Amino acid sequence: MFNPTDHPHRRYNPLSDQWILVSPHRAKRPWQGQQEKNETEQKPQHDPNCYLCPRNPRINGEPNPDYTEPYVFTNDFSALLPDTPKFSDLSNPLFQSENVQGVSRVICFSPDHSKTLPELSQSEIEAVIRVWQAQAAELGKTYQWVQIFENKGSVMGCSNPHPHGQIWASNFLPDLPSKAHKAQQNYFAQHHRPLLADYVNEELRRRERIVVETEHWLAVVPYWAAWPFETLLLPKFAAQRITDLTDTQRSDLALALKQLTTRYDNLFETSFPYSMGWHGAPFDEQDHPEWTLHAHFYPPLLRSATVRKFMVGYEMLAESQRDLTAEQAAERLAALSLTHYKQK
Ligand SMILES: O=C1CCN([C@@H]2O[C@H](COP(=O)(O)O)[C@@H](O)[C@H]2O)C(=O)N1
Repeated sequence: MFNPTDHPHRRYNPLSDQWILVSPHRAKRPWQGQQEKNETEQKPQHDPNCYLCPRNPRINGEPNPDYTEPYVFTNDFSALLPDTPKFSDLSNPLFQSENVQGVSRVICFSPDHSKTLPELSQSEIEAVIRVWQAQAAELGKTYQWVQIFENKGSVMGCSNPHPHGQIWASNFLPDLPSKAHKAQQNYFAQHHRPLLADYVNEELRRRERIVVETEHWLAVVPYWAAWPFETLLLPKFAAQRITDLTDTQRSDLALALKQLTTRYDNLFETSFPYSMGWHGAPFDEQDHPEWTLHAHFYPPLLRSATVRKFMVGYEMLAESQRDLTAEQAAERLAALSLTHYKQK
């Protein structure tokens, strides 16, 4: 008799149109591979050498203001530039390229160098959300895609531990949002309801993968999760873009983010690394009833504060593969305290 917690099987991701291989029994294999460094040293509230701390000079010599609220500056090494000359060569189907225009900005979440998102107060997190909204509204006037994201932890290639995220706006729809756009358009054309609205309702009914639930928000390990403790943060209400939130929904989002990132840190009692980001309807002055605003959390840790998963080998050549099931990962996260382990 097939049993999904024992037998290998595949699951379909309807947002990215990909299949994931799930091999539950592999979680028990011995580990003699890479061990990551566990960042335990207590960081100072102000680091005189940090390029992101208030009053310090950035690499370009320009001093940061003595900011007390979230602070945004243009990346000194922007991946996108607003004035790139126009260029397009689509003549040969095997060698196609086009110029891009955009901006890259850095958002310092807090003046406090020692804090990460779960250690901020709910109102401090809400201040970050307000800046995300203001940046999206401003950049969305010029660019069709505004990618709000955060790389947390040196494991994620983060060059600086100061709590911060990034915002990259572009005049093109990047690859993954483009796939999510098509998936939601196709689903809506067929069912006349947003894909992720149906998904939220189903997850609330099945209650098998819930990690955090607040009045207006739901965080699950998605049925099709690839990363061991990957989560998807969804509204329980209709919202196409991060700029669509009411004050109550935004305040409750701050609570949901605090609870989710607290459970993440409590899993291995370490500052839990991840890349996270928001996907919402493109900024093209059109209504997109097919879209639902949502945030992806992609954390690499697998078994402990020092053992991470690598998406290599089979994942690069065939398809993503995971050991523990989404349900097992959700059960472990949901069982954790909502009090951060540093506050105990
Ligand atoms: O003085 C500085 C230091 C870092 N940065 C930028 O801050 C960003 C830090 O974010 P990450 O560590 O997540 O890459 C990085 O993209 C880097 O380019 C500046 O723009 N100026």
